[in-house]
Amino acid sequence: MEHEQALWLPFTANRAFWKQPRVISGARGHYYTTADGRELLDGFSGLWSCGLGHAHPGIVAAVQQQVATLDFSMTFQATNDKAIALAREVASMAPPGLHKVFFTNSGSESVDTALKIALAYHRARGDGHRTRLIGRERGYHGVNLGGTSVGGIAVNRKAFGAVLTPGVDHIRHTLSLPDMAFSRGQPSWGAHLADDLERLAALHDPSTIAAVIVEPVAGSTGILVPPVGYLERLRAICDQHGFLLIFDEVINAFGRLGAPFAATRFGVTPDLITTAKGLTNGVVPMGAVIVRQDIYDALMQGPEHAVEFFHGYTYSGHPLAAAAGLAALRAYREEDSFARVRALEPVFEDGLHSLRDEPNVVDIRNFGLMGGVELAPRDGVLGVRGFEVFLKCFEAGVVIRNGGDILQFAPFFDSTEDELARIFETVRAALRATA
Ligand SMILES: Cc1ncc(COP(=O)(O)O)c(CNc2cccc(C(=O)O)c2)c1O
Repeated sequence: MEHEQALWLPFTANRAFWKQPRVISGARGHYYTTADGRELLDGFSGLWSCGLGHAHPGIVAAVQQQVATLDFSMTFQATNDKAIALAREVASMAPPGLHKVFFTNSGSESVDTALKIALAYHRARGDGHRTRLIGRERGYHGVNLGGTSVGGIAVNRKAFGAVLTPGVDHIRHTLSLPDMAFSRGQPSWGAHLADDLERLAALHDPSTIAAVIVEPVAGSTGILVPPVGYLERLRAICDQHGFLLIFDEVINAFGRLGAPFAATRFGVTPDLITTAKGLTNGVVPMGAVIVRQDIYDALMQGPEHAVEFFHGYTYSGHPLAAAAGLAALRAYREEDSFARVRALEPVFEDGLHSLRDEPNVVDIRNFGLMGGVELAPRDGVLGVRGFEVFLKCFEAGVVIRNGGDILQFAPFFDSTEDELARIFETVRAALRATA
């Protein structure tokens, strides 16, 4: 058939894919069904996004109802009832003071929205010279130009050097091997690594820095867990110099860490939080930026008839996404998902660390239901072994993720111990087969 291979897949080895396509055609609960009829256990909750499982009945019903009632209505100068209700619910879950919610369509859009809010905030207060944005090495903040600029993963940046925002710098990342190797949860050592922000404050002068953005627990780069005390130190330095602190919680929020937010779990309150994924259980694309009330208030300037913040998306607060979000938050409450994650966390941790002595395992990192197993590259060529293990697991009926040579795990919030055991035994066999 003509154009059979028209699709260009994102973040994919496209040539290898089209030689051996992996096509999912159905999903229910914790399992995918492939186009050729195989059943696969999803060990990654979609892409960190579907903690409640696939085809969740409450979300399916809400989306079906909504699409037949109000499919879409204008979002500028007017909105819909579901967006108002979802914003109210998200604000009610958020850390103290973060009362305003700006909807987007993805994590990347949430990040770029948060960065623009930060710049606009300082400008509105007469601090327009605060234009520099600080990211962190190995950070992932999506693929729009702002997020790519503050991101700290070289392969995500190298092709785009010409358009990356020049006013960006990065603090060092928080992994120190072998000192921290095989830490279970937060490394006990490393709070002082946050002091690198003081180095950048001295280099650029604090008066030029608008905001710092970090993933509390970094995901894409291979699960980097903040050392004990690190986030508190970052918060204190930002307070001292007037930097806004942005937690990018696209992965962390809505249960992945056994709490509404990483901010809740760690007891550190940022000034803005970016989210997506679990907000709607991945069913309808949506993101949200949760903002401290006085940041919003500072932007509410000018004549009453005038737009205060020239930013937003056609689908900001889309009714279908908002209906999915309301159903997802309801399910988190009704199924006590966050407590279930906390109860599952030690079982997940033990299973993950049971791989410690398998071939080529050089580190294991975990927090909440985020897990990473770092492998030694094959013959020094990055990513080959990780991809081989992913393929072996896929062929054995288990879907995990490999970011380069780091295997990533994100089980469902209601995973059974048997499912976890199957995942880890499948990985164990794949590690031995690719030794
Ligand atoms: C912290 C963070 N910020 C922004 C984004 C971008 O979100 P969107 O993709 O919706 O624009 C993300 C997304 N993170 C993400 C997406 C897909 C795969 C993986 C992986 O770790 O394999 C991670 C993320 O993890």
